[in-house]
Amino acid sequence: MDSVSTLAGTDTASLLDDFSLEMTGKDVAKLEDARATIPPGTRINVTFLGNEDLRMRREAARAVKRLGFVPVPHISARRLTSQAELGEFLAALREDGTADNVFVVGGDPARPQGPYDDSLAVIRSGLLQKYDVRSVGVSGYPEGHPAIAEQVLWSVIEDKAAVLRAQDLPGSVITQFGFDVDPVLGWVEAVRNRGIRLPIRIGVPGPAGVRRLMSYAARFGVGTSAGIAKKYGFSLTNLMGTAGPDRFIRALAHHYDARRHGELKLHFYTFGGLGATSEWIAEFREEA
Ligand SMILES: NC(=O)C1=CN([C@@H]2O[C@H](COP(=O)(O)OP(=O)(O)OC[C@H]3O[C@@H](n4cnc5c(N)ncnc54)[C@H](O)[C@@H]3O)[C@@H](O)[C@H]2O)C=CC1
Ligand SMILES: Nc1nc(=O)c2c([nH]1)NC[C@@H]1CN(c3ccc(C(=O)N[C@@H](CCC(=O)O)C(=O)O)cc3)CN21
Repeated sequence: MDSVSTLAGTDTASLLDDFSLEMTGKDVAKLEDARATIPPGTRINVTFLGNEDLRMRREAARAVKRLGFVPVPHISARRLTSQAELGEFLAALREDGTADNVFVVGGDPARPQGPYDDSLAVIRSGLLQKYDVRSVGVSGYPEGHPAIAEQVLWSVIEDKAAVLRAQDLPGSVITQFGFDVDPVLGWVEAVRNRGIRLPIRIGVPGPAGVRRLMSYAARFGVGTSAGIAKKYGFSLTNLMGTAGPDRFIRALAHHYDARRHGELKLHFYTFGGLGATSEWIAEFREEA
């Protein structure tokens, strides 16, 4: 199927406008160092890792705000041990002025550690509004998810769009990172064909060593093959190499058709390389 229309395509620079970044609770010093290379007002997501605690996540969101960016703290439904823990986290965020925008994910534990089975349970709890959350991000999986059936993924994304709309909460989607634009654009079209109009941020990895990229890809069920690697710009036989998403982003811009794909922006997963990613983006945008 050739999905490329002659009218499609945008310039790479516009696709990069208002990109977002991701950091962990351990990355505060890196954010301070990278501050000058990141445009003021950039949205910076703070991941909810199992090896960090409320205090670290809270401090990271505060730092994002203090440095002039827009914090997007993550809430991981299955990692929450009680309703009180969710309330406590949201109360802390509200007190710090960092609760406006959150991203709600399921969480990797195979069994929920508390009352929330999935992100919809958190969204439906009513606690987000209670603590003045004003917009909610949810996840999307262009290549599927290793532990969740395709059919379930489609029904939950439809439910999320419907519930957020019913709650009058603006929503958006951030996709799992990937190395191949074809499934991404096919998936975006399928989302739009289901009548879901939420803005979508396409997840891309920042520049990183091939070994690290491969290990995260394996962990999260992201497809890699010799052919995909070649197209993206690295080789599976050279684990010492590094790779950035330049070709991926150019291909995405080339095929992007706002009429068919709706609103698309980029989200960079930094995987420990916040500084390297910010510098890479600044240079790439200058060249674009
Ligand atoms: N896309 C991303 O950037 C990130 C994704 N994740 C992980 O992706 C997974 C799904 O999260 P969401 O898309 O928000 O799903 P969700 O919370 O909307 O759940 C969708 C369905 O999958 C089931 N489910 C959720 N997590 C599961 C798991 N770990 N194992 C088995 N079944 C599960 C739920 O019970 C529900 O039926 C989670 O494992 C989450 O931690 C985590 C962090 C970031
Ligand atoms: N299914 C799924 N689960 C996830 O948890 C997940 C995804 N998908 N997709 C990508 C995001 C981003 N994720 C991550 C995971 C780890 C770090 C991280 O910085 N980890 C290390 C340090 C970096 C390193 O040395 O590689 C850490 O401090 O734990 C960042 C983002 C987790 N995410």
